[in-house]
Amino acid sequence: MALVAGMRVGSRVLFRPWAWLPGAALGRKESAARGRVGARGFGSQRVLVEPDPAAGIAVMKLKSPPVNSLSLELLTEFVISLEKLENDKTFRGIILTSDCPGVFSAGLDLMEMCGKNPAHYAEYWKAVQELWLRLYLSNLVLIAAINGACPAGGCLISLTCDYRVLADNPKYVIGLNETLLGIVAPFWFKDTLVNTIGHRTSERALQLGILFPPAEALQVGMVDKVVPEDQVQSTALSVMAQWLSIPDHARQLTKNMMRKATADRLVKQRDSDIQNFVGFISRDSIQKSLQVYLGKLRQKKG
Ligand SMILES: CCCCCCCCCCC/C=C/C(=O)SCCNC(=O)CCNC(=O)[C@H](O)C(C)(C)COP(=O)(O)OP(=O)(O)OC[C@H]1O[C@@H](n2cnc3c(N)ncnc32)[C@H](O)[C@@H]1OP(=O)(O)O
Repeated sequence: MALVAGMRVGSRVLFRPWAWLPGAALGRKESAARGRVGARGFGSQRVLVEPDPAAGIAVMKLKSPPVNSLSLELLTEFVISLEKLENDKTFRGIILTSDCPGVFSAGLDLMEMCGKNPAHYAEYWKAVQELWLRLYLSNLVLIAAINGACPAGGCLISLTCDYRVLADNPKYVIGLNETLLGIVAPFWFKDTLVNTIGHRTSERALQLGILFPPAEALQVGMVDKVVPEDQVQSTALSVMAQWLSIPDHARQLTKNMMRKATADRLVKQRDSDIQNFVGFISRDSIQKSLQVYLGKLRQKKG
């Protein structure tokens, strides 16, 4: 069975994020995702959406305490919310931020990658791929208002955005730190970083698993602006206004031209990428590394 949940319409592949949800949920999720958003706002348990139809934008807040780790549930709800906004012509931009104090997102949920079976790992990785593809190729203007720590998968999400505003707090580090966990950022994580900060800086950042504090993140181009914490949201809004002053069709075609080749690389090898992930994460040595890392995270408190 093909692992990629998508259908082709003309030259465009429409991904159906709910296609990998348990069978019973399909119809309900699909019809919900087709509805218009309107002005009242919507959301789910883990993704809060605050629409401003008059402005054509929505603020999307991740709220999966304590650290917005990207569980299968959060990934699913995230993709469904995105799909809703993408399908509603009212919306031209999204500001992506966190509802969890001090953390934008702790990245992929380590519990999803520890002690589970291969089928679970495959399902999980497919959901990670899906979110990345959705975000990276979104027609909407995406602005990340990074109001907390932003490691690994959290950083990846911010890198899919068109612009990143980071709050000026030394605790709010950002980067792809996978090697510190004894794991490897896959090629599409790497490609996303290279497209943002260039090859040489990525090589150093990835091998050393560097988590950049705000001033350095700005210097290497990992973020576009660093502002006092209480100005992150307002700055994101004024940056959004600038991006929305560009005609959508011209901006969207340009974005697609810049990003399509990178996305296509994954689209063409989704199944083998899943197999690589499952094989890698199932190794005893990798499981041990992740357990050690989780242990350190827990010890930090005590
Ligand atoms: C040959 C090539 C093949 C390649 C195949 C692919 C290979 C695999 C690729 C996998 C890519 C992985 C990407 C990732 O995103 S991995 C996740 C990396 N994330 C991190 O390193 C961040 C870890 N967390 C932190 O540093 C801190 O928690 C943080 C700074 C975010 C917040 O600190 P704070 O002090 O506020 O909170 P705590 O540390 O006390 O955490 C609270 C509880 O949350 C738990 N926690 C934290 N992060 C995670 C996580 N990512 N997943 C699950 N759980 C997490 C933490 O343990 C605390 O739990 P308890 O309250 O139970 O102790």
